Amino acid sequence: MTGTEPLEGAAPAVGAPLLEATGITKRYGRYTALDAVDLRIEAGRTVSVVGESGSGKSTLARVIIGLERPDSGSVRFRGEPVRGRRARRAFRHSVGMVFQDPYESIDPRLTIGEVVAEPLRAHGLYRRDGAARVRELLDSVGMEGVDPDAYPHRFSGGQRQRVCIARAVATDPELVICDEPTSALDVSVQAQILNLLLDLQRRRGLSYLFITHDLEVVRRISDEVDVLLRGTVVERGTAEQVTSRPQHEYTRRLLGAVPAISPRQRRIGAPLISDAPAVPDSKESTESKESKESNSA
Ligand SMILES: Nc1ncnc2c1ncn2[C@@H]1O[C@H](COP(=O)(O)OP(=O)(O)OP(=O)(O)O)[C@@H](O)[C@H]1O
Repeated sequence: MTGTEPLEGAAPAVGAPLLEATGITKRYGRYTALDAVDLRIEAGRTVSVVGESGSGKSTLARVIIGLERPDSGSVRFRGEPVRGRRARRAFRHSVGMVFQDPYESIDPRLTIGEVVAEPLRAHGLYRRDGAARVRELLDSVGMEGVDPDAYPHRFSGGQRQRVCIARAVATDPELVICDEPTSALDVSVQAQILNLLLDLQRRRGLSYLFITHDLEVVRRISDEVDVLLRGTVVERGTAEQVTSRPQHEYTRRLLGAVPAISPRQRRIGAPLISDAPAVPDSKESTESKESKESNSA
């Protein structure tokens, strides 16, 4: 984990976290989905928000990225309030998002190159070297040798998620919000995608806000964890504290739902970062084979 390593580029204001959400409350009619939630992410760190279905995790992600307005509360990025059109636009430029379902989150009428180019175009960054930038982005997510003019239907779920990750980092964001990025994927592919995210974090100094219900994913990827129950944070701590010595009954229950794995399996599963390039997943198309060849070359 990149942890305390310094980041390249300008640092956030001294002492300020990269992202700070304070007192976020969101109601749908009479239902309170989020009740005065605070969240803080230091630069280069991964904060996971865990909770069972309906606890408000996705709502929190949507509010933070600005897809929904909170009833109250505020978001600060690099110490500055994310308020007003200009600040919001600048914020969107600095924050990428990866969604759960790589089938739904890609427009099937666009080529994968166009998908990755979308945020570049939206922020006026698609210039003469745009095609080369797209190539570089695809390469950086283990899609070497893959034709950018191919359409998404030719790719497996894991490969589409790689395309979504390339899109999420296209504008060189400092923060990427990942909303259950592995839960729609085959188990065999999940570890590869987590590996890729960790690898990108190491290479780019990214911070992650990781939304998940999967405590095993939390153990592997997070520095800090916030446990959400019916819109309220009931426990907060390091990944080690929360997963090894949970204080709240609800967290213990969530942990109880994690299938027991042996120490040997855990050793096999970790570390997630290997020096080998990510290998495309098993549901291969022609592109994935090409990619595999170039990976193993
Ligand atoms: N647009 C909406 N209109 C009405 N209620 C909503 C809306 N979005 C979310 N909710 C409600 O808010 C609560 C929190 O939903 P949210 O999707 O944030 O939970 P979650 O923890 O992400 O769960 P899941 O993992 O199932 O997505 C749920 O009870 C949900 O029904």
